[in-house]
Amino acid sequence: MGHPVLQVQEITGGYMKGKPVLHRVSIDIQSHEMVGLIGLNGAGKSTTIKHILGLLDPFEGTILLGGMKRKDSPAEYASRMSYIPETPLFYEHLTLWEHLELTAMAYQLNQSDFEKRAKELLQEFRMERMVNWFPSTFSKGMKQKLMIINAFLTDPALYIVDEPFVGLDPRGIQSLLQMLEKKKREGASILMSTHILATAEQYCDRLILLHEGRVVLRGTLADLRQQTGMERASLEDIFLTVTEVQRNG
Ligand SMILES: Nc1ncnc2c1ncn2[C@@H]1O[C@H](COP(=O)(O)OP(=O)(O)OP(=O)(O)O)[C@@H](O)[C@H]1O
Repeated sequence: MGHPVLQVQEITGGYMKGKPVLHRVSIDIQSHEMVGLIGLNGAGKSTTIKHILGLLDPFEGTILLGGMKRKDSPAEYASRMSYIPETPLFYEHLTLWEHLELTAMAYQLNQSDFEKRAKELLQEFRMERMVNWFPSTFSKGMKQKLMIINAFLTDPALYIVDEPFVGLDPRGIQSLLQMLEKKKREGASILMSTHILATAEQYCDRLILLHEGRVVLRGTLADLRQQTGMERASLEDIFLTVTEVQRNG
């Protein structure tokens, strides 16, 4: 096996030097793998993602994407991943279709491939009717779907998905999960942060439980059960027990 697609190596980081939020966090993700990042509110999931995206620089430690550091070539580093944010971001004055065209331009996608793929995605996420609409008029879930369609226009090595299920209808959730599974089969890696533990349990190959900026558990569900001595427990039971024990010291 080659090196992992994503290697987060012992990063300590956060928003202000001297006040780290993350403490020696390590995450490896291989090709064909979906890894779930779970933890209570404020545990450090989004902060970890911001470091991987390059929006924050670690105070210590290294992040490699396909063996490459961001500072070696920020543009190439960025092109190796797609990010589906928790809070949709869009341009007020561009229609849905214009957003997709902008992505196609930025990633230099071939026009006919782009159009074919865009149409398939619009159909899958039931957004064909809205192509000429402005996203400011969209419902919350529709805005999220715009982010998702955008992310799937390209074929990156890594997908980073931050809390994707809030706001999506059940069909949208199903489409997103099927799309992620398809990308995984084709060789992509996925890092997904979520509070929906039943879904994480069902879809993620491995799980990382962050607590107060530290990794407190990692592995497959079977590994987690073994590490906690909670045979046959659900991920939710393990999560509640571990975060409770940590709280009580
Ligand atoms: N912009 C910021 N500036 C300073 N501190 C921040 C900022 N954003 C988050 N934090 C702090 O970093 C810590 C981790 O927050 P983070 O957003 O990574 O948590 P999370 O696990 O993603 O939580 P949630 O499940 O609520 O989304 C928290 O203590 C939070 O207060």
